[in-house]
Order: sequence, then C-alpha cells, then structure tokens
Amino acid sequence: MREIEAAWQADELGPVEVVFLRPMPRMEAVVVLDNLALGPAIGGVRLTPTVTAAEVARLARAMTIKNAAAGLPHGGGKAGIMLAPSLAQAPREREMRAFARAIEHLTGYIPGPDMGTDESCMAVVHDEIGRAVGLPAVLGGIPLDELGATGYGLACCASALAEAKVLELEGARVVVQGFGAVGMHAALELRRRGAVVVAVSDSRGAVRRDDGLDVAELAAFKRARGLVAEFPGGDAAARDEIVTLPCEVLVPAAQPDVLTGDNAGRVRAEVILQGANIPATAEAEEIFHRLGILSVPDVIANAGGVICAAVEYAGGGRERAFAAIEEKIGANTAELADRIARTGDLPRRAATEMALSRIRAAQAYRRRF
Ligand SMILES: NC(=O)c1ccc[n+]([C@@H]2O[C@H](COP(=O)([O-])OP(=O)(O)OC[C@H]3O[C@@H](n4cnc5c(N)ncnc54)[C@H](O)[C@@H]3O)[C@@H](O)[C@H]2O)c1
Repeated sequence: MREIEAAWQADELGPVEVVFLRPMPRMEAVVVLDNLALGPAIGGVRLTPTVTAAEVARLARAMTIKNAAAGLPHGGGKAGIMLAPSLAQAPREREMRAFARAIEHLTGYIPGPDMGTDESCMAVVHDEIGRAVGLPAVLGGIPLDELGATGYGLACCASALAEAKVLELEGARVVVQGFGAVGMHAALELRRRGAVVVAVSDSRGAVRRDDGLDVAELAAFKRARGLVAEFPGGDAAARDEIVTLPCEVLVPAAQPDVLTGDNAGRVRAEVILQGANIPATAEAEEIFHRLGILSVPDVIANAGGVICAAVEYAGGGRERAFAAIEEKIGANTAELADRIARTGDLPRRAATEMALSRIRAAQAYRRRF
C-alpha cells in the first residue's frame, strides 16, 4: 500500500488495529479491524490492483455499523489485497494461501468474499487457518444468492412494517429496480406475501404491468433470456423512469446512488426498501424524509447477507439462516419504525444510532485495565 501515511480518521469507535502485510513478492495487503466490541469482525476481502488503505478503512467502518445494526455478535473489519494486474486474474490459489497465512494471527478478523474474491478463495483461506465465511456448500457454506437470502430479508422488512401499521402489504404495488440476486428474490417473496409487482428493471430495460406481473414467469424468462424488457407478460418501459411510478413499495436493488437530488422529489412510493448498498444519496434521503416516504436504510433492510454469514460462521445451515433473517430483520425494522415515530429522526440517523447504542453497551463489558 503506497499511501501508508494515509488517510483514515480514527475516532472513539476505531480502528482498533490497522495491519500492513506483504504476504509475497508483488503483493501488498492491509487489514483494518475497525471495532471488535460486539465480537470478532466479519468483513470481506477486496482484491483489486488499486485498492487503498483509506478505502478499506471506510469499508471496515461500514461493516461495524452494518453488523451492529443487524444485531449480530460481530464487529466490523475489512481487508484489501493489492496485486499487480498480471497476478490479479484467477486462479489465485498461491496468493490466497499466502494472504491467509499472513493474517493467521489476526484472530479478531473473519474474512469473507468481496470484489475480486469468491467462495473458492474463502475455501483456500479456511483450509489454511480454519477461519472464513462465504464458503462453498460442501464446506458448510450457505449459497445466499442462490437461496435469495437478501431478497427474503427485504420481504421480512416489509412484513414488519405491515405489522407496525406503516404499510398495507396485501395488494401493495411494488416496483423493483435491478432484477438480479437481490431484486428477483425480493419480488418473488413480496408477491408470496400478497403484494403486486407492477414494474421491474435490469440494466437492459424495464417491464411494467399495472395489474401485476407474473413474477415467477418473469424470473424464468430472465434466467432463460437474460433480460426483462422483452417479457411478453407486460409492456416495455423506460429503465430509469420506473423508480418514479406510483407504488407503495420501491425496492432499489441495482447500484449505489441511483436515487439523487434530481429524481427523489418525483418518487411516489410510501416506503423504500434499500436492497442495494447506499442506493440513495444523503440529499435524496433528506427529500424522502421531508415527503413522508419511509426509506429503510440498507443496514437494516439488506442485512440478509451478513446475517447468513454469521449463521454460517456459527455452524448453522439454510434453515437457521432464514429463521435468523426473519427474526432479526423483523425486530430491527420494528425498532427502527418505533425510533423514527418517537424522535422524527432521519431513518439513516436512527439506524446508525441503533448500531452505536449496541456497540456502546457491548463496549461497557470490555476490560479497561
Ligand atoms: N447479493 C447480496 O446478498 C447483497 C447483499 C447486500 C447488498 N447487495 C447489493 O445489492 C445490489 C444488487 O446485488 P445483486 O447481488 O442482486 O447483484 P446482481 O448482479 O445479481 O444484480 C444486479 C441487477 O441490477 C441490474 N442493474 C444494473 N444496473 C442497473 C440500472 N442502472 N438500472 C436497472 N437495473 C440495473 C442488473 O442488470 C442486475 O439484474 C448490489 O449493489 C450489491 O452490492 C447485495
């Protein structure tokens, strides 16, 4: 990491440890253990030719808040591996083994997959040091995208809002931006819970039908043809306009920063369930709050993936993971709705406060002498 002198802000949360490593020639790595008050940190290993310590530190902090907001007994951390571009291509077994051995002593860090690493990388790390999540199924991994863990969690969030009388789920019109692992399973599960999916997009276009798309057929079509726009059971629509269609539930599940100061004022949803990470800018979140649209932050709504990882680490399987998602996202959504009703806070501020209060409570049990 060339910018060793760089650029992260330490505060009362952390980072508690930043470790620079050189596991083998032409390979540099950094591990940031941001906060361990709630337990060992779970966070991904990002492998790119350009990853920086500052980026890893920022992502480690995001994991501290995400794991705490999800109600997990885990702190936040992240690792970055900077490989020369010629080495950044798979297969990378030698490099991952070298990285694993270099972090063996960092027992407060449990690596998972992130950009540039996958389940076979995690299998190799696990083989070396017995510690990793996001493993292949044969090693006890839970294939969360195949099972739709994060989409299922979004539907649990909607059900909790219905229970809190914030939303009527039966017949609610749903718009889903991004019909991938998260968006497709969210649509299927929301439909199962009585909602009506009226529009869906992917990177190549959108499809809508005001009296409801047949989501199971649409999912089969997308799997076979790779796009939603030509689905015969609906009408093609402008990709970027569907987020402004009238609906009760909007699920942005494509990319960061799609809801901005430019389009937020035209959103006509009652509730936004943030499926992607940071799909709305801070300005957009302020606008939603002013308009009375409840935008449930990613750290609460899309926590299905991290909950799965924690269950996997604890030795649980698919059933335990789905039960934990239902229980945790349900409880966290109810607590969030209650906090917002009491304080009038922005949802993101309320979610961060939930996370911080759990971290502070755990911190009180740590040895200080
Ligand atoms: N997979 C998880 O468990 C998980 C958990 C938390 C957060 N996320 C985040 O959620 C987002 C989606 O993840 P995923 O795993 O479903 O990815 P994915 O690649 O399976 O699906 C993304 C979908 O979004 C579509 N898309 C891309 N750009 C678009 C655009 N401009 N307009 C409309 N659609 C567009 C793609 O065509 C694709 O269908 C990502 O930002 C990811 O970081 C994923």
